Amino acid sequence: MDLFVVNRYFGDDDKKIKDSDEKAKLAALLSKIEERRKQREVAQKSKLGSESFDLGYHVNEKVDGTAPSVKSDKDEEGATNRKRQSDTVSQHGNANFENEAVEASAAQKKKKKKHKRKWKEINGSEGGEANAGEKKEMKTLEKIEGFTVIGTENFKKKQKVKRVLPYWLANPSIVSVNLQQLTTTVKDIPGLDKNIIRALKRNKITHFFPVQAQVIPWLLAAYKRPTRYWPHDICVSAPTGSGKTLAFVIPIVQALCYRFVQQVRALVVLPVQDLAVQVYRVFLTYTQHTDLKVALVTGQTSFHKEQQQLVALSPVTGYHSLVDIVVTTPGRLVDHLQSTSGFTLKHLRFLVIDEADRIIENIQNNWLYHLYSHISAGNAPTCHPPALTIATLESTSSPPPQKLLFSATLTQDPEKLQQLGLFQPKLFTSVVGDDQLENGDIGKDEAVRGDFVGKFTTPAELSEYVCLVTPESKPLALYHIIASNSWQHVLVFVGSRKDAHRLSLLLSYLGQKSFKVAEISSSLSRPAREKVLAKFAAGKIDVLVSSDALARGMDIEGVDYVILYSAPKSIKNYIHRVGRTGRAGKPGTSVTFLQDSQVASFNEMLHSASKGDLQKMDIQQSKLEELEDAYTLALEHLKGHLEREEKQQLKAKKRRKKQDPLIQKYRERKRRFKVRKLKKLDKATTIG
Ligand SMILES: Nc1ncnc2c1ncn2[C@@H]1O[C@H](COP(=O)(O)OP(=O)(O)OP(=O)(O)O)[C@@H](O)[C@H]1O
Repeated sequence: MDLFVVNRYFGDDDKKIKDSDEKAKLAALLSKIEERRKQREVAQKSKLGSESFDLGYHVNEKVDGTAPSVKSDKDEEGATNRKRQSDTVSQHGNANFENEAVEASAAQKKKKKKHKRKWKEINGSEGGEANAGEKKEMKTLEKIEGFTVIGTENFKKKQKVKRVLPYWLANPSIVSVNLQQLTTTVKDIPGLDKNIIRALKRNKITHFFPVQAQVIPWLLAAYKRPTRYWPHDICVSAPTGSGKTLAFVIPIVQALCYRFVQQVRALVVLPVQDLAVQVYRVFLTYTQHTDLKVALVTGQTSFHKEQQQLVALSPVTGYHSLVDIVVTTPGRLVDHLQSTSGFTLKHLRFLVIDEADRIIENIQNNWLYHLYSHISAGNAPTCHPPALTIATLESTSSPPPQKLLFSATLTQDPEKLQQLGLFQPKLFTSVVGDDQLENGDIGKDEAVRGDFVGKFTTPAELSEYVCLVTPESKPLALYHIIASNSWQHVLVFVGSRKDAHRLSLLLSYLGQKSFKVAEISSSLSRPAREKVLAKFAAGKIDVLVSSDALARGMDIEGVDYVILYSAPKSIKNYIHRVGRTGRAGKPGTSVTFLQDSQVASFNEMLHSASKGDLQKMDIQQSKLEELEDAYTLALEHLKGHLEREEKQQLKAKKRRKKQDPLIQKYRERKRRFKVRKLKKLDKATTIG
């Protein structure tokens, strides 16, 4: 405090006082202090008033100038704090502070006036006539003026930024989804080999589906061009069951059927064994009367057998390929690339990645890296054609394989596709319900460009429903829908193998008289799965309960109804599951079971893929109540069945243990050890 007194500066007047006598000096000083105190008080009062108005604390002062209304505790606290602050200021007695306070109060008054003026402009009347709503508005105005709320003062709704896509993604060729009015006959595509045409006829294919009509001629034309022009890679995104498999099988068989030397020229990669088998069979059908050899390399047979199928060693020429087309899964491919001597992909012309989005999302064993490094000795994945010089024109080296990506839910995320090192790719995609975009290349309309990105289409022939259920009524609802409508060829999707087993048992106990039920999942061996599928196709099984093993890509004959007993995990999962019906232009129906709590997220999921809400399928509660007794009985049967199964499994486990050579060896050792110990004991006692 002394410091302040000593250092205080009182201006020139004080110098004169210094010379007069002590008392006068003190009186002058006191009067000056008093005067300043008064000034401060006035300044503080006005400052407090305007401050609290700005903060919206407690001055509910009416616009007409009447007394302020009741203050809250918080208000009092605020005022006390400010009083404390003002006391500190007065204690310090700093003249600058006082001046600032006066200036601040003047500024606040000015602001208030400005607000009043603004208010008048808004209302065209004096503040005194303002009603409660108007007063509130004015208060808000002042609040905003007093305190700048970041982001609100000059807030303008920002314009949505349009995604800037690479040219090839923004300018795709649109593939029609109309499988009813086919315009391209088999003979319309020139130059198809007579064996291929015959095979098509045998399979009752007279017209090509839209995706085939666009992709087949495009690929054939690209193949005919001189090798120095590297072919564009392609991405094809078309609905489930729209015939994507033939869209790559036909051009590959056509392109390779006149080859001279046998080399692996086409490699088809699929995410799982079952899909690989399916595609392998299609290749077998269309290469039947040609010299082309196709190999299935998925680990179904022993590794050694697969090696023998792929390459042979001749004492004169060394290793040579025994196949032209290899259908494989990523893991098995890497095994052969690393361990099969003589297996080379140096002559590869086509690299097909079916269900490409799944493969991209789940890159197993880093297979792409191994594949690319095998093809071009470590230069891939990004590849560019060499500059056109006389040397390159004369060079006979072959271009890198043309990459063909297919899926019903192909990712159109440039970053993900980048991993594949696509060369000047071309996109073929379908858009449902956008007539202006169907057929031919997309228009020049900026608004519609890129609108299809991330949107997936379902077949036009598919009728989609949702059915609201509770967890308790689910099995009954399922039984009721199938039995009351006499549905056959029904595929039911559940979340796991265990669920597939239990639900199939429960359904078979419930529907003993009305329909036949079976299950299919990865817990069955592949031959067993094939058997079940054959029975289902022949109509010997009415309801097939499946885990997601069959959800993607499987072309199961004759599925008329798909029921999603467990809610889909993602939009892709939904598209692939419901896509097991409504294939190849045939009608199909899907029903998705949802609980109340799942509806919002399900609809959101559909909207994310630009699909609208689905129609509801209602079930009368009274109908389900009628089935209660049968349900209770079926549950008892199920319980008994599962208990019996458990016992059998335990027995089998014990039997396996008994027969296990390792365990037998261990037991034998233990027995010998015991015998030896007993013998020793025996010896010791006889000596003793
Ligand atoms: N041009 C055609 N005319 C008649 N049927 C066809 C034609 N092309 C394909 N099909 C049949 O359509 C069915 C579906 O074909 P495919 O399995 O190739 O569909 P997809 O588009 O690959 O479906 P997913 O996306 O589910 O794998 C197959 O049974 C196939 O034999």
